Amino acid sequence: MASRQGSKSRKAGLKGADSTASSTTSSSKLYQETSIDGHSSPASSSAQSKHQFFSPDSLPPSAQRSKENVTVTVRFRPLSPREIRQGEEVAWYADGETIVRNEHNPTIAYAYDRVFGPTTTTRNVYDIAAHHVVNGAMEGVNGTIFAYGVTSSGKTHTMHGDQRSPGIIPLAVKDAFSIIQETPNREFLLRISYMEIYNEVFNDLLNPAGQNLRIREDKQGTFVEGIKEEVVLSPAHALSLIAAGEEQRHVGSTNFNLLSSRSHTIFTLTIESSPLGDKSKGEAVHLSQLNLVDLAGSESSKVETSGVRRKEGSYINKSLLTLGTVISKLTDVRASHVPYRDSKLTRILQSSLSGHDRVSLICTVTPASSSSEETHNTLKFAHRAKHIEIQAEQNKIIDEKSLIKKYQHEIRQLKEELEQLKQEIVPVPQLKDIGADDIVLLKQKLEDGQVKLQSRLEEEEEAKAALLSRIQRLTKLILVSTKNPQASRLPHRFNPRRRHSFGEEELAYLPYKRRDMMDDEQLDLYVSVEGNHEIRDNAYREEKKTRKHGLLNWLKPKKRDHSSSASDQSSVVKSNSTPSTPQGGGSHLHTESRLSEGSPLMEQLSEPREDREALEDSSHEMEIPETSNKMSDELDLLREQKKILSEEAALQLSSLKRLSDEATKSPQNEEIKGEIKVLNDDIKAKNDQIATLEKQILDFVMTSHEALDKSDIMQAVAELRDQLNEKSFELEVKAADNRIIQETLNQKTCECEVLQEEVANLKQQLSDALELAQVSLYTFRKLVICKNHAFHRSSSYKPHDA
Ligand SMILES: Nc1ncnc2c1ncn2[C@@H]1O[C@H](COP(=O)(O)OP(=O)(O)OP(=O)(O)O)[C@@H](O)[C@H]1O
Repeated sequence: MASRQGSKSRKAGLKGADSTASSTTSSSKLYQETSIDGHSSPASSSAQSKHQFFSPDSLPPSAQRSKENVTVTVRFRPLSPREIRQGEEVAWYADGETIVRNEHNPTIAYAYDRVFGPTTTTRNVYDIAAHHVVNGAMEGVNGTIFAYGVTSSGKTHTMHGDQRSPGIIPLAVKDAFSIIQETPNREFLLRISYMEIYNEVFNDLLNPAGQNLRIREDKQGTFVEGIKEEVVLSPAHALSLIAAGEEQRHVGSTNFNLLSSRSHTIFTLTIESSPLGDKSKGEAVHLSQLNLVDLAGSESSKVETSGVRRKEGSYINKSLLTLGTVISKLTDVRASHVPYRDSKLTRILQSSLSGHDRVSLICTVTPASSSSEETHNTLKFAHRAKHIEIQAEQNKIIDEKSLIKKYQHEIRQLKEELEQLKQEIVPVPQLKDIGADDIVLLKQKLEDGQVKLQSRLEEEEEAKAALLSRIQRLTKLILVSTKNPQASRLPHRFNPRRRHSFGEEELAYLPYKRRDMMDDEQLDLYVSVEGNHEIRDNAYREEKKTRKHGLLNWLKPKKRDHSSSASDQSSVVKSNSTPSTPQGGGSHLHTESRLSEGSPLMEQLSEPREDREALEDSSHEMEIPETSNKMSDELDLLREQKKILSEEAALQLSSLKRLSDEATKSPQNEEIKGEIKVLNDDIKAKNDQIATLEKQILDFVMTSHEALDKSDIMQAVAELRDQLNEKSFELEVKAADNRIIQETLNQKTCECEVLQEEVANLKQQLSDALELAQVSLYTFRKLVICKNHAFHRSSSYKPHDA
């Protein structure tokens, strides 16, 4: 399987408006250009669609194919403690919601769709810069979201985040499942791939064996050959795969960032959807890809690096340079050639860059004065990118090539087979309709047929179970909403907060806490072992591992997924098994060609369960069906056995009565007496069997009640756990807010200290000036006295004048 990056690439007609503006830094010009562009800001488009999910079929034609521009946003990170300590000043700042201004030269300013200040949360960034792209992808429009910026500016923080502040990728995954839940009239199939471009080489992060993969091109576009795709069943499942992939990513420490990404990563969510159930027959399937790209950060050539880091840095810089050139050419009407092929990054993203995807570019920057030049370059890059025009459209495929169609077709066929099989099973004759005279004959026949019937029944049961399990397995892969399609016509009261709520199970797959703006100790480590990257990398890798599964692990239930949040349960409708653990490579569920029958997940999925229709009727759909159905089957069997025995005993009793009458008439007849004895023994034996069966039935009922009680309790526990998760998540958010407030406070304290120093200086200058003034006054007085004396002396001949 190959991850395909969109369809045919096309350049004509996608050129941007005006490239001359990109090089100018004149404030007024930049302002005007960006503000009169007339492109709908992402804020507004997102605000429109945020609480409302259109079914793709209901989209107005214009919405299906309209011209738009790349959404460009800028996110400031706060000054790091190190930068504050080093006395760094703020060189660039967010002036309002759309403008970035230079502190030293306020005439230099740039306007974007949105500028996020240092205290903005990633959630907020997601709502403005990413939600509309994810929503579009769920409706069949390809989407790509990039994080671009220099090293340590906050790209990974924005794209991946951590448990306290989940990034765009986990938020998008969560949102995708919520959208499925909010779209009851369609069914979906989601699969993911995750790869990195390290030193211009493609590596598969979901498959450690998939190294140095080749990029291929066919008439549908470029794709990476042999990349692994995994069908995902829940947010936790997807996040666990990403977490496992993250372990494979090339990360290393640099002078700026202890956990610096040394590769570009592309996380792709492929979405297939079709109308629900039988309506899907002959209908086009929507197929789209959502690419979430975390670029490696460019590094200043002024920074001293050596060996591996230098090599990595030069590859990173080269590919980012090509990206910049591609964007420049795309916005330059005179350019005839766009050099997509100059780097792997631009080649694989050719389709997105050339205007087939809905694109959002999030540029991360630091306000620090030491990075002022690099920040300025990022701002110029962002400004250029704003001019790329895109014409994203809904992708529809009608043929049976789509995976979802293939599965739907197979499910339909299997159901038909199952129906046939059910009809072939011979109905049990009703003993009560049979006359007494036929009993002996029938009994003989029954005994003969019993063995045959038993083995045939067993065979048919096996075949039925196999069919059911296959239907179940395929049905699980297709995700549908639990909501009643009728209800979907009512306006949605959608709660965006709930959409982003992560359950404990999901949070456990996010890193515990990314290194936050290095503290003293870490800085010392940095400086002292400069040049010894390997040691630092290994130590940090270890620490990363321990942290990742830190705090929340004690709460984490073993294996099962039904404990995940309520929102999760609702969105992953038919899946009641935890798909995999993060490291459990073997437990991944692959797409059709790679479904491994022996994997633990496949085993879980292949357990016989009731099919979807039966599940839909069940109110305890997450846990009960398999066990409770098995139980009720066994109970029915016991009851049936008891019924047959009772009927037989009743028949024997009537025979006994008849024989007793005959025996009264001819008391000498020994044969009759013998028959009566046999019948009596038979009846006694049957009564004993009936009593045993009754006891078994009673025991069974008791046990099943206990089991149901247990499942009730488990459900209550799961609900409580969900509430706990919600609360702890809220706490985490509050803690994160507090931390930001604390950081702002620290910043303000620093500023205060500087101000106090300035005040002290001023005071000193004032007192110096006062002293000087006093001396001057004193001198002046002396001068006046001297002058007076001189005057007196000169006018002594006229004393009366004095
Ligand atoms: N908006 C933010 N708020 C708080 N901390 C942030 C923010 N952005 C980044 N950070 C912190 O800054 C540091 C560097 O961020 P990050 O690793 O995301 O940078 P990066 O751009 O991905 O770097 P590289 O290109 O080297 O991988 C991290 O400690 C991160 O937690």
